[in-house]
Amino acid sequence: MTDPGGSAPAPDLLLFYGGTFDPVHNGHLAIARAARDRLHCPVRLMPAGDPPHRPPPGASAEHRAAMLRLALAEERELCMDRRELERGGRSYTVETLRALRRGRPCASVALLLGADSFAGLMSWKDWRDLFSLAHLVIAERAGSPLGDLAAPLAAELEARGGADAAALRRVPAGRILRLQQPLSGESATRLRALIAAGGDWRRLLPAAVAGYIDHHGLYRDGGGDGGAGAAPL
Ligand SMILES: Nc1ncnc2c1ncn2[C@@H]1O[C@H](COP(=O)(O)OP(=O)(O)OP(=O)(O)O)[C@@H](O)[C@H]1O
Ligand SMILES: O=C(O)c1ccc[n+]([C@@H]2O[C@H](COP(=O)([O-])O)[C@@H](O)[C@H]2O)c1
Repeated sequence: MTDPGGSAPAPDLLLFYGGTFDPVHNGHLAIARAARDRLHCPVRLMPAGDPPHRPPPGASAEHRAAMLRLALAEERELCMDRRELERGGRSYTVETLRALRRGRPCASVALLLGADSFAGLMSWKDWRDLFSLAHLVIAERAGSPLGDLAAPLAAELEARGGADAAALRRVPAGRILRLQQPLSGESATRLRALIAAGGDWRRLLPAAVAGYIDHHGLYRDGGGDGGAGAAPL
């Protein structure tokens, strides 16, 4: 599916799924599909151009976006959102949401993230402001139990949690919904290590993405192209 736009009616809930997607894998797709089906709205997968709080990705932004495009080609209501690729500078989520809000003060906006990302939320730029800008949809993730959070995050989960799809549409931001899809163990870190080691990695992501990685020789040295050039999109 391509980026929705043009004259299509505005959806009543805008759901963004940010990530490095280095590379996109079946675990990402599983939670995106689960969120789409639970919330009954399209999911906009938003690759970070320059992701904060981590070493530079193994593949360039354009390679990561090209792989994501391939992964989404056959997916219903999952689309790529390029705003963090086009903005330049560090891809701070709070800045993305503030820019989005400028034209849509009343829209219901939600951010999909894994439980490990939520556990690290206090390190994000202006993290408390995120709650006034968007709802959070937290996907459970193997190895990241939500019962083991820092006290301020546990308090936010307690105060804002328990939302359902209808609750996210009633107010613009500030609620938390937990997505309890079947746990999927994939991680991009493990995938990159398997590719570098010549292990069994192809079944962990869509075939078209595996073909792209082979074709461009990504991640073979444990780091991909180091952020250099990419095939045209
Ligand atoms: N298997 C999974 N289950 C649940 N959430 C996931 C899973 N994989 C990734 N996520 C979530 O998707 C978002 C984007 O993830 P990211 O692109 O960093 O993938 P990753 O597999 O965590 O990569 P890396 O290992 O390089 O950190 C994050 O919020 C992360 O928590
Ligand atoms: O804004 C921040 O400070 C911030 C810090 C860490 C992560 N994020 C965002 O969280 C999403 C998942 O991050 P990652 O590193 O797990 O791919 C991605 O969209 C990042 O831009 C954002």
